[in-house]
Amino acid sequence: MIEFQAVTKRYDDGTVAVDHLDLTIEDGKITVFVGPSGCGKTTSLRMINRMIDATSGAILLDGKDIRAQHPADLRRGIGYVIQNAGLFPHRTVLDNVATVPMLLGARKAAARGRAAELLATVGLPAELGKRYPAQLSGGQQQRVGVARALAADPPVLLMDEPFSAVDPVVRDDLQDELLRLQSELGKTIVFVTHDIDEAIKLGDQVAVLRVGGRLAQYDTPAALLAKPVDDFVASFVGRDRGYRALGFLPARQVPIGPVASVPLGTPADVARGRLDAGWAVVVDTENKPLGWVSEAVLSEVDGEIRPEHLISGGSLYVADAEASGTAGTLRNALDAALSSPAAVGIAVDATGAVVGGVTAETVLKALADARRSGEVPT
Ligand SMILES: Nc1ncnc2c1ncn2[C@@H]1O[C@H](COP(=O)(O)OP(=O)(O)OP(=O)(O)O)[C@@H](O)[C@H]1O
Repeated sequence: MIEFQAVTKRYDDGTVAVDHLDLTIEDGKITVFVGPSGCGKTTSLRMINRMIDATSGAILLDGKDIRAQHPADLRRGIGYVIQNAGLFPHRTVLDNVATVPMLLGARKAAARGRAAELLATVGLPAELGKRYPAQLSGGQQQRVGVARALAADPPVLLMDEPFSAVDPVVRDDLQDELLRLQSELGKTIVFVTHDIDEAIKLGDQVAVLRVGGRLAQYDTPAALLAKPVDDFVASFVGRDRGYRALGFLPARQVPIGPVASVPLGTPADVARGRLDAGWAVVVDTENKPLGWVSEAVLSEVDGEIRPEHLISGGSLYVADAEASGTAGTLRNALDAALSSPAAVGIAVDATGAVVGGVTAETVLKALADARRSGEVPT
């Protein structure tokens, strides 16, 4: 646990970067500092490993004041990842990561073995280990940065805008990878970003800071979206927050109805007899959805339904949340319905097999019922 107790940082020129920050960061969770440029996110983060010393107040790590520890000792237990990875340009990728175990006393061969394991952990192919950082993409360099930060197996990981320099698609992959890693490693991660969507996706807890280094709100992402404390947080959390909040509500209560389905290879005239409101979802031998056929399409088909006859489906949502652990949300269910060419969202089980369909009306009715019964915040 990391505790900020009335922490203030005033730089020599008088700038107050952080102002009486009180905050408790739980072990094994991702805590995100988010806020506009200059609000003191980086300063707050760097005070944790004493790259910057607080002017007043105290920071406790596992109950002990960090000022009582030598910075080098303190930093052994705290990994640090920055934007653009901060790799050594003249060392290979493998040696960039191996440096850390070697500094901690491992022999070269053992350190390289550990580095190779870590590259695999962050999803990099072994052959990239021989390259130099400049020969990697930005996203790959960030993964190396994460591998290096993990090399000492520190319980705490500080990450300062680690994914800001990569394009949005790669950033999305890196975020997913971080969540996957975290589900295995359970580190205490403090993550700085100016991107509220990134904060909401990654954070177990999110601290919204305002310029002047004051804490505006410290809450779960769902609570930030549902109950911003003031206009600053509401406008920072942004547009569509009511819709985005649906992403935190499980879709369990949405009743799933039957959906017309036909296997690929079904004769068109047979399929025509099975349509529901002019549509049927086409499935493979494992009952997984492949796409849709409509009355209009089938009227042109002579013989069996083949892949080229299919109209692409919309998004799917997992209804079998208990079994898979990947709980489909109301947002997933609504998106499935709205993106479906048949206006019916397909619910699948953990294996991806069709279990039924939902319309936007059923999703919204389930939401209205849950709000009325007080199950979700209004
Ligand atoms: N060494 C310094 N001397 C004086 N002022 C500083 C120094 N470092 C940062 N600041 C100021 O402190 C405030 C907070 O800076 P900090 O870098 O912590 O903000 P940030 O929220 O991380 O910003 P950004 O998102 O732009 O990186 C800013 O006003 C900044 O100009």
